[in-house]
Amino acid sequence: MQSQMNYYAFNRDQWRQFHTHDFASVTTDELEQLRSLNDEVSMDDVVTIYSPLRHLIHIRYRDYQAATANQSEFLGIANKVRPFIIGIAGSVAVGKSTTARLLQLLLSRAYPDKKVQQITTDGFLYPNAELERRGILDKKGFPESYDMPKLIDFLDAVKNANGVVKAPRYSHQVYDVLAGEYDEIDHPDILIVEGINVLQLPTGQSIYASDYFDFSIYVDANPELIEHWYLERFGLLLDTAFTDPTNYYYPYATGDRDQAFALAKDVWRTINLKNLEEYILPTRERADVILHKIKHHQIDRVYLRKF
Ligand SMILES: Nc1ncnc2c1ncn2[C@@H]1O[C@H](COP(=O)(O)OP(=O)(O)OP(=O)(O)O)[C@@H](O)[C@H]1O
Ligand SMILES: CC(C)(CO)[C@@H](O)C(=O)NCCC(=O)O
Repeated sequence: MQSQMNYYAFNRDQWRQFHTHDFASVTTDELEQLRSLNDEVSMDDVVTIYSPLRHLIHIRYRDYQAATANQSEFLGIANKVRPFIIGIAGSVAVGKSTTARLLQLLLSRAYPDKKVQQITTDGFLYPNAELERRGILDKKGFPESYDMPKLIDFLDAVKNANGVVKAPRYSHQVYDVLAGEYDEIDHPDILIVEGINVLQLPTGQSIYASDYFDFSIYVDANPELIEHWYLERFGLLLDTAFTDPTNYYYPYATGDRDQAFALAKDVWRTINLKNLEEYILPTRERADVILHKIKHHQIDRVYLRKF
C-alpha cells in the first residue's frame, strides 16, 4: 500500500518477537487486573501486541528523558520533568479509550514510581447548546465541533508543568460536556490523550495538538467492523439507560428497539462514517504506530513508522 510505504509492517508472529529482553513482560498478575478492566479484551493480544508496544514506548520514553535533560544542559537551566505525551487517534467506537486504559495500566505497572494519567479530547467538544447555536449539532465530532485553541492551551499548560491543569469531562450517557466537572491533571510523568481529532491539522492554526505528542498511535479497522462495534456499544448504552430518565438514551431504551437501532445506523452513516472518511482516516499516516484490528477487536497487523 503506497500510503504506508514509510512503515514497517508486522503480523502477530513477527510483532510478538519484539517482546522484551531488558524490560519486564506482562505478568499473570497484570493480566488479572486487565481482565477486570474490560473482560472482552483478549489476553492473547495483551501479551502478543501490547507487551512489545510497551517495550517500544519504554525506549521512546527513555530517549525523550535523555533529550530533555540534554537540552536543559545546553540551555544551562535546571532540568524540569515535562510529561511524555502519547496521542491515540482513530474512528468513533474503534476502541481508543479501551486502548488508552490498557496502556495506562501497563505503563503504571512498568513504572511504579511514576504517575500515568489519561484524558479524552471529548471534553473539548463545544457543549450541545453551543453546537446548536452554531447550527452544527449534527456535526458532533467534526473538526469544527471542538474548541481546538482550548485543547492546545491545555496541552501547553501540561507540558510546561506549571501546576494542576483541568481537563473538562464529557459523558456519553448525558451526551454532553459536563458543566463544571473536570479531571485534574497533576504533574503526570506520562499523559495519554485519546480522541478522534488528536492527529488533525485544522486550517488556520499555527500550532497543532500533535506538536505536543512524543509518541502517537492510530487504531485502525474496516469501517464495516467499526459500525458493528458502534452498534454493539449503542446496545450497551440502551441496556444501562432503562432505569435512568435523565440518561440521553432513556427514550430510545424504553421505546421501540428496532427503531432505535435504525436511528443509530443512520447516525453512524451520516455523521461518524462521514467524519471517519473525511477527517480521521487522512490522519492515519501521521502516527508512529498503526494498530490494525479485525473481528473481535483482535489486532492482526502492527505498522511502525520508519522515518
Ligand atoms: N480490545 C478490545 N476488546 C474487546 N472489546 C473492545 C476492545 N476495545 C474496545 N472494545 C469495545 O468496543 C466499543 C468501543 O470501544 P471504546 O469505547 O473504547 O471506543 P472509542 O474509540 O474510545 O470510542 P469514542 O471515540 O466514541 O469514545 C466498546 O463497547 C468497547 O467495550
Ligand atoms: C463524542 C464523539 C464525537 C467521540 O467520542 C462521538 O461519540 C459522538 O457522539 N458522535 C456524534 C454522533 C453520535 O451520536 O454517535
